Amino acid sequence: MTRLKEVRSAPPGETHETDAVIIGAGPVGLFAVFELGLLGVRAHLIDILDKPGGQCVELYPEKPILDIPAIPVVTGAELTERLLQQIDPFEPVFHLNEMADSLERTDDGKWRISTDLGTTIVAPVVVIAAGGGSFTPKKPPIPGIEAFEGKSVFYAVRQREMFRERTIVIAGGGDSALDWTLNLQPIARKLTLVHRREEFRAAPDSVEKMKALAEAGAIDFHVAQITGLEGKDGVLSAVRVQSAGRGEYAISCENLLAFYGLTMKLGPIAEFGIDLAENRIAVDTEKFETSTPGIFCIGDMAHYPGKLKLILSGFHEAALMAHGAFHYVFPGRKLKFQHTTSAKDLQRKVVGSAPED
Ligand SMILES: Cc1cc2nc3c(=O)[nH]c(=O)nc-3n(C[C@H](O)[C@H](O)[C@H](O)COP(=O)(O)OP(=O)(O)OC[C@H]3O[C@@H](n4cnc5c(N)ncnc54)[C@H](O)[C@@H]3O)c2cc1C
Repeated sequence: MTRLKEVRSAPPGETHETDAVIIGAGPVGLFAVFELGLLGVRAHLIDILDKPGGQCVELYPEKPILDIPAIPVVTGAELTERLLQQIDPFEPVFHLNEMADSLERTDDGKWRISTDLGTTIVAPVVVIAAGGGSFTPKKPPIPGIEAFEGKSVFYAVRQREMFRERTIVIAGGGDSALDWTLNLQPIARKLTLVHRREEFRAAPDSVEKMKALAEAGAIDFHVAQITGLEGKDGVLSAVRVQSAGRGEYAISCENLLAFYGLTMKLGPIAEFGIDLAENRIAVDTEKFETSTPGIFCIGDMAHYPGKLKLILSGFHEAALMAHGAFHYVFPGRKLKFQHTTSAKDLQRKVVGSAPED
């Protein structure tokens, strides 16, 4: 199972003011915190996912990555862990489980980003590091499922406490289905995992833990396919399943959590009024600024001639973006280029002392 360092999170619904809002906490958004931080620019990050790491953690946490300079091999989860460690001295604030869904100009020329959970962040700089866009759940092909969505049927867990003392069916065989089975089991009244076959596409450690819970009777595990839902007015009473051995039968439940994978869509960013190119955001290649002053775009979401969708390219873009962003945060101040050797505070935090100490 992916284990990621605890991050400094802010509860939803609050209003904040900072120097830069980064939309997307994938590898490139995370490294942007470092490059901005070196120049004294503070950052908040927003991500729709419940953890940082973007594609590295959501799509391939255990796959080896071989093209990060000076690290011959690192998994997606390990790279994320190292990035979190690297940016920690800059104390970034995370708004996880939230989707940045609107952008507007404030009266004093800053930007106001709002999320679907009512958080508002005002800053002179916005950095879009939204990768391929927002991860959107693939819906299971169950007739009439729309009537239950948002009330009884969910495709992500936004607030774990919502499921305390509930009777839950979790459907799916990947990391999300297994992680949430393990995570919700202690607080659920009853939890049943339904997967169409015995084999899983999840971390072996999670599969073993789930099987141990099933053997101990702490959860039920059914090899079956969900074929229908029972209930009224969006309130679920059971899921109907079909299994090779038992035929069709019903499993009583109040909630269905279906984890059938994710697709990526541009999402609300398409409505921000910024110039797009080939369904991504057009940027210059000097500062990676968009058609709108003060709004930058880096990583997979950025479009320019010759762009390579690689983590390495996103890191380079983050460094140049930070130099452009500096002038919006500190208007009129001269930016003196320096290596990390000159970043005394960072050195004290990371290595314990700086040259003149
Ligand atoms: C299977 C696979 C293997 C790969 N292997 C390699 C490799 O070996 N080496 C390599 O360099 N690259 C590899 N890549 C590509 C690499 O993963 C991407 O280039 C990299 O993840 C891009 O980083 P990013 O931060 O720009 O975007 P992402 O990693 O996509 O992160 C973007 C984040 O933005 C969030 N987001 C989007 N819209 C919003 C919104 N409106 N509000 C809030 N949050 C939002 C998303 O939830 C996501 O977490 C691989 C990709 C895949 C799919």
